[in-house]
Amino acid sequence: MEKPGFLKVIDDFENQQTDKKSFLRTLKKHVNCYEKEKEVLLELSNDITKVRTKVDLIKVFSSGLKSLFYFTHAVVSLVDKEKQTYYPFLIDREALKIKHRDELPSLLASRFVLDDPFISKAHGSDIPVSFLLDDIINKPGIPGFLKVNYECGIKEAMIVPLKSKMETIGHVLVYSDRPGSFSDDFKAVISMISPQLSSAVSNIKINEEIEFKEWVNEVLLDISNNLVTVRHKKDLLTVVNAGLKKLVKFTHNVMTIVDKAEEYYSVYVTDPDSPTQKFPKYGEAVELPNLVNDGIYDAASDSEGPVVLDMTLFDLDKAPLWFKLNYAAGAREMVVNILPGKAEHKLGLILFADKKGAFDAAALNIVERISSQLFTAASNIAANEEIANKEKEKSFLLDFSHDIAAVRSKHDLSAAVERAVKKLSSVKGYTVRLINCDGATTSTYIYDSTNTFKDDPEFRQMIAAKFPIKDGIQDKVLSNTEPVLFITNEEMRRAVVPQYVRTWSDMGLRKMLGVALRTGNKDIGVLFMETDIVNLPILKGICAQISTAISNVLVNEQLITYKSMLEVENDHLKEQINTIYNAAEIVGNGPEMQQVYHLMSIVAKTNSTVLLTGETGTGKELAARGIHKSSPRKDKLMIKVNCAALPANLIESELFGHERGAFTGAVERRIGKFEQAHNSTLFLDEIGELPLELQVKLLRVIQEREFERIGGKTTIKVDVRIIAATNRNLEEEVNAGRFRADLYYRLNVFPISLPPLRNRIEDIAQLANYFLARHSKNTGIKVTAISSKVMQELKSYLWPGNVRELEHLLERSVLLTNGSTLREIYLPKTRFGKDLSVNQTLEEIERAHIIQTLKICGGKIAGSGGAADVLGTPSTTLHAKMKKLKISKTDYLSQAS
Ligand SMILES: Nc1ncnc2c1ncn2[C@@H]1O[C@H](COP(=O)(O)OP(=O)(O)OP(=O)(O)O)[C@@H](O)[C@H]1O
Repeated sequence: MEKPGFLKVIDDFENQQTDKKSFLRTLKKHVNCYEKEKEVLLELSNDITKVRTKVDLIKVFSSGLKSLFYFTHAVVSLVDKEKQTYYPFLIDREALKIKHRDELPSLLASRFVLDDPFISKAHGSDIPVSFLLDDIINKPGIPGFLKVNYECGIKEAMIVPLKSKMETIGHVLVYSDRPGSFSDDFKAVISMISPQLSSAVSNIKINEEIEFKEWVNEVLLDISNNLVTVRHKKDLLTVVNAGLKKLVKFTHNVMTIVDKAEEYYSVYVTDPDSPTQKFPKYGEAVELPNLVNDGIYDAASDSEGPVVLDMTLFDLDKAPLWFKLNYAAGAREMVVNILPGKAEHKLGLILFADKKGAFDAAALNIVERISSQLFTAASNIAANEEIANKEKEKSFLLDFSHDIAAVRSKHDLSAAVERAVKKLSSVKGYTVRLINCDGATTSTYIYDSTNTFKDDPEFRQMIAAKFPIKDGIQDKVLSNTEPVLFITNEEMRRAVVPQYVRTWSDMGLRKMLGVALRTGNKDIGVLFMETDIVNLPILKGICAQISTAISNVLVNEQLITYKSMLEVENDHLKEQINTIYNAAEIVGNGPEMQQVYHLMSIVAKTNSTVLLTGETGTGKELAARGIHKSSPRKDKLMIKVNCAALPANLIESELFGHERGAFTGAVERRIGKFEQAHNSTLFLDEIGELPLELQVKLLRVIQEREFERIGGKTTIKVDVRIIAATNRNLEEEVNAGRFRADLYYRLNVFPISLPPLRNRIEDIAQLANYFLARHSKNTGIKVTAISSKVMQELKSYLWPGNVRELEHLLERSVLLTNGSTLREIYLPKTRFGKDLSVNQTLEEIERAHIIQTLKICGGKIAGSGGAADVLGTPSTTLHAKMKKLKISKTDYLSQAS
């Protein structure tokens, strides 16, 4: 190192290179100079030790030193904790040569590596080191700021290391636009003040840190005070962010909450300034719960305290929607802080930044502190909300229970549920599915009739279908006491997706809450609703009441069915009473009737099917009732169906019943006669009139004793004894193809033929007296005897209407009679204009009747309107009859009128 100036002067004098006079003059000058330097230095040292702020230090440093040496500006840089980098700490901005350069802000915010050939060299030295920039500017590893300074005219730079406790804490970089500015004197002087400079910088740094901490505390305190005033959770982030943005560099944030089962997390509060709001899927992202173990949330929740996540490292395709939207909005780094706590109170705070490295240790510390304030505030708000909600819940459930109490029918129930649902604005759609009698499937009971897709064929199909309980969804709900949340997209990934889940997906129902419906311990069904309700008490209250209402409605419906069955039975009972009155006895003791009674007594005790044949009015129904009354089934009502009385399409439902909605007009379920006749007798009157298609169905019931209601799936088994009756010749009907042979054989197990009255003349007197007495009693007209003339007329008549005709004739005659004896009787005239009388043989009557019919039909025998058609006999039979009775064309064609 070069010697200071005055020592050189002394050396020169000693070496007799200067005379004494000039030596003294020069020495004096140097001493003066030295004195001044000493003075300035002392002053500088004093001033430096008093400095508290950066501005003061730079002022003292620049003005003091600049009075002794020339330089343009100086920058104090400090080494980072990790001792790998340094950063500009103190700058004399006014003197800064590069102050107009665009690079300045980024240079001031940068960290520079220590390990370069210039700075590291100076840090390793005990004395200042200087460079001529011309010599080094093109060397590799030159820091950017030196280049910029060089471009702005800086020629030389001096690096003065700053040390504290033997460690280099930073350096002063002094710049000059004049080469050779940094003389030995300058270096010596600056070396002398560098310890004071170091301690001043350290003090300033400590002061700054203390001040920063105080400021942070102040901001946090402000936030905390403001949080106390927040009443609604939606305002939480607005209040927090106003302060937090001063402390941490983040673009936006969000709060999360975990569900009770700790399976899903969802948005708790959104940032009103979130840039993701511009995306169409924002609403979906806010609403949609996400699986806790999605690789992102669990990465944060597994560690204690805030965690910084580099968003660029995650697979965007697999990431949840909220993550994708934030990434699309420019977020690249996030800090997640999940606070430990009970589920449903486990809140999380996520901060986003648009560049990596935004969240340093200080930021994390602040996030941690703000999180705890935020969660305390959120808990308080939740507690307040809970109190308010409890009140609301109470009045809501009270209203609902009033509504439900008035429910009598399914329709009332849907209306009550819909009213409740409208009040809970978050419910977007619901379906109640009830467990069917089979215990293995469910069917829709009620559903949201206000939904927009109610007429969609797919939806209608879902509503109409039965679904097995064990489908991984319904059974999950039924095995839980708490509501179960289903995310439609997740459920769509199952190996077997239930049809209704596909419908949810197609209808855009993103998440469904399933709640078990129970009465006592008995599962009765499942309620599905698309809702945000996390208010479990309300949900449970609603479900409990719906369950009770459903049970009541079902019981009520059953009562209505029983009531209508009772009404039907009652009608039959009345009918029965009338008939019993009529059938107190079957009158007639002639041999023909004796034979009938004999057969009746044999068959009555058995379960055999009986076929009663005979002309109209011969007493077939009377005989049927007689058999039933003498059978072991007598304590139950005999059920009667008149196969000729109903149109073909109604007989089926009359016989087998139908389910509600089985066909248009089937508004209620109907119990058919077969079911009504269970354990009793079914009397199928006029069986010959049964349409062919129903004959097959009847055959099946007779054979198997089981059937299904129309529109029903369940097979109903019955124990019914069948008695059929007809006035047709079934054998002929079978031959003509109008009656199934197999059914005929099934019915004709035990045939009983009721004789026509004209074949039992011996019974006429008894029957006539019986009817006379009955009608006279009924009408109060006392007619007690029948004249022998009348009796003779009665016996001579052929009685085409059989006993019924006799009964009606007597009824009419009693009304027209004066006196106690019936002296006049008004027998009907025949179509041929003369009385039918016993003076003609049966063959003669038959021949005359056929000829007359042929005449009326213009001689046409077969086909529509032909004589065979009119006479109700096959044309082949008529031809045979005509041949037998010797009827020729001349008999009917010549006299045709
Ligand atoms: N033997 C009888 N004794 C008393 N009344 C009788 C007798 N036979 C028939 N009747 C009466 O005649 C009427 C007709 O009888 P029923 O209805 O049993 O005849 P049916 O053969 O079933 O007639 P249809 O074939 O027209 O249905 C009834 O009022 C019944 O009480």
